[in-house]
Amino acid sequence: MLIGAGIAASGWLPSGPATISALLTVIVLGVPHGALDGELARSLLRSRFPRVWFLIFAAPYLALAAGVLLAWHLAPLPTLVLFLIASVLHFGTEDRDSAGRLDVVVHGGLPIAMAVLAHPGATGLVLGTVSRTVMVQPPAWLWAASLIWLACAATWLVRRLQTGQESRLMLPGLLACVFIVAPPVTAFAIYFVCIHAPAHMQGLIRDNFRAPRIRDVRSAALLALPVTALTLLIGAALWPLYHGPADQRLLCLTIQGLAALTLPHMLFETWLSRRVRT
Ligand SMILES: CC1=C(/C=C/C(C)=C/C=C/C(C)=C/C=O)C(C)(C)CCC1
Ligand SMILES: [Fe+2]
Repeated sequence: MLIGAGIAASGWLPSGPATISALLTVIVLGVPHGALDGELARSLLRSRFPRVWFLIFAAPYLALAAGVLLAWHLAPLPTLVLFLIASVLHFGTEDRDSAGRLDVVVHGGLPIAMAVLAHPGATGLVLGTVSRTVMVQPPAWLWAASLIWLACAATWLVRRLQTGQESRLMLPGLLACVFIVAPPVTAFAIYFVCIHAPAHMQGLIRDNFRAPRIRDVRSAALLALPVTALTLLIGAALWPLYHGPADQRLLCLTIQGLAALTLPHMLFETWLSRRVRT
């Protein structure tokens, strides 16, 4: 709550500092949920490879991330399309309330589609900065996808009401309001830090098999610390490659970096869940 209020308050600062504080929140409080992949890899690999388990985990992970950063550079728009699709899947499947395909699309698509529909100009500028293209509006394909999302959300809403599941409307409803009221980067930071990252951490806290050492929020935060620090160091090393005013530079680096980490993060997750099932 406190974090949410803090980030929301930052929305009233002029846009540069507001963007920077929202992005710093994403980095400091959001990145650790991905860094816990290191802990999952540790429990999986350390008994067999006591000395080199981290290298075996980190080398392909970082190579994939580097590939995504290169893709942003070589083909920004296709990379943006793939990143947004991957984000919908990642956000949607991480949400515990997602049972069917419609749930995944509605929950996962909410942060992106609501930003587009509620603040098209600002979202266009953000996506233009991230893809280093000129965008005063979201591109036509994103408008179309967001309107399709709206139709899906309406269908989903009616189904929930018909089946008497009003309580499941609360969180998405509240989140939609956040995206209407707050500027897109601020709203995204609130979603990422208050909903997405905690859902992921809760999942790992409950999972005694894959993450036996992650028992509560405190142990999760502590175990995430080394890989988070490493990620921030790599991010800082990449800073000189980005140009422009500080807020746009940080925006570009943070979102491109998130995309770069999301690909190995999702592949690792998929691979782990396949492994457990077989
Ligand atoms: C930056 C930004 C957007 C997109 C962010 C995305 C898509 C982030 C994905 C992060 C992931 C998948 C992290 C994994 O844990 C919006 C909402 C379009 C609107 C404006 C700000
Ligand atoms: Fe995530």
